[in-house]
Amino acid sequence: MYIEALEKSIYELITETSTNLPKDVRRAIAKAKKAENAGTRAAMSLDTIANNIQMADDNVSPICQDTGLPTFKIKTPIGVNQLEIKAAIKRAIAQATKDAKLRPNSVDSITGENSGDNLGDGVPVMKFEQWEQDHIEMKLILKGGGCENKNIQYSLPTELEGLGRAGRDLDGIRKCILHSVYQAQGQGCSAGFIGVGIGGDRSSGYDLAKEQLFRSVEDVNPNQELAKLEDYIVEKANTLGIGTMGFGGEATLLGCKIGVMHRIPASFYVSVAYNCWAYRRMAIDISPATGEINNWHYQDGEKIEFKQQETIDEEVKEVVRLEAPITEEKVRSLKVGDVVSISGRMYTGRDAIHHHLMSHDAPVDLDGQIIYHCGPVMQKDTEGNWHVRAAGPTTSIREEPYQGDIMKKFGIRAVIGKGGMGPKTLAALNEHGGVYLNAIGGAAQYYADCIKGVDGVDLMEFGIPEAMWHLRVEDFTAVVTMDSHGNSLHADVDKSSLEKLALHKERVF
Ligand SMILES: O=C(O)C[C@H](O)C(=O)O
Ligand code: SF4
Repeated sequence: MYIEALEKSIYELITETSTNLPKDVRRAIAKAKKAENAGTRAAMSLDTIANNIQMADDNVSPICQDTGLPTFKIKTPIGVNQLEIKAAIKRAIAQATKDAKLRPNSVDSITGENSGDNLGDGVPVMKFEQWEQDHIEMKLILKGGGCENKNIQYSLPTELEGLGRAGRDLDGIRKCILHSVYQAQGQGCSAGFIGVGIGGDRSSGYDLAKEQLFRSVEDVNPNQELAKLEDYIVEKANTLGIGTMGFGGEATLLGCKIGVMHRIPASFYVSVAYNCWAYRRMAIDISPATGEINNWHYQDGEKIEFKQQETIDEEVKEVVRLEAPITEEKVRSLKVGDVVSISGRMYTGRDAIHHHLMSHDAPVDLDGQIIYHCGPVMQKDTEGNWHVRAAGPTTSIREEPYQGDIMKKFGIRAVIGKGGMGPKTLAALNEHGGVYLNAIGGAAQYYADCIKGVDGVDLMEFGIPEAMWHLRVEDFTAVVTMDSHGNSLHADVDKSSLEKLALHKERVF
């Protein structure tokens, strides 16, 4: 009985974490929404994010399609069998994957094969500790890959762009943390949260940083100096003008939590774990007698229910309709800042597909077509039909080495993703006649709702997230952030935020 109840409790923890954003995170997002100026792209993005949070809650479906590398932290009373808990976690993870609460995210690093059930060597992460209390505490974080890629570790002393020398003191630490927010730009789906670890070695420093992500957004650091630094970072990071999704705006960082530990004389690390707005972490207390949940964490205060609302703001008057195949003339008429609404066909393609297309033919005719950088959560019904359960964009910059060449080789006119791309792609958009469209990262339910059918799939051997899905969409909204005239909103925001960062060069602490 204990074992079945335990597995059920863990399954509930996984589902809740993936689908229902915690109350403190909701409040932080609501606050950011209020601070943003109405009518801007940033305000529109936050509206979409809020809608998406509500849809995930209502549909009991993943907030974001990237459900990360599930990481459990478990504390057990002396005498509790940890091997049984491990086995129960693995079964619950496999079941939650089958039920599309998690995306199959576990990939063999050598062969590239997706295990299909979120299990594999070292996956999920499970860290156990014993404690003196008489209940089991189980914490879970689902941190996606885009924000994980924006984690950064500084070894002091160091030189930082915009800020100069960061020495081995509190002011050097301050500079590193501010820089970490700048270097993430919108690529980790800002507005984000950061956990910081001061000290330790390379691995324990990151562990400490990630541990901070389990703190409540609203708590106050018991160390007064660190409390002051946390407030300072949030305040100043929000003057950088990076904004939601890197579109510019007021809300860049929604929380900063700093922990400290000792170090050895030769090393001085500042480790920063960046978490996207889809800040999915939850915890439960479990009875070791029954395996049932006694208590849910993060339940203090009001739960903000975001009402579904019209996301195209009144002031964004003109929406350009797009349908593939798109002509070169049409693409060249688009410019940075335009809002587009896409209906018709698009094809997903991310890391494996881009690598593949460099040396192979495409499985379909891509002339004039739209590629969507997306690895969806899919579910097959009993009749063998595929359904999209979550389908937001992935970070496009990973395709930078390939994108321009592939657009030219196959005649692709538009790519949709998030976070923007670099100079190589920008040059190719200009030369070939192409456009980069930014969708709202993490808004996986919102976009899944725009997908009206799955018309086919190719290259399934790459696994569900990496296959080429043929999607039929209606009114899929995105913003032009790189056009065929050499303009890139991402390059502009990077430049202006670096200038703002440089204003904080002088000693403060
Ligand atoms: O893997 C994904 O679907 C998205 C990823 O979390 C990302 O932010 O790029
Ligand atoms: S797509 Fe964005 S919201 Fe989703 S996991 Fe990646 S960084 Fe987070």
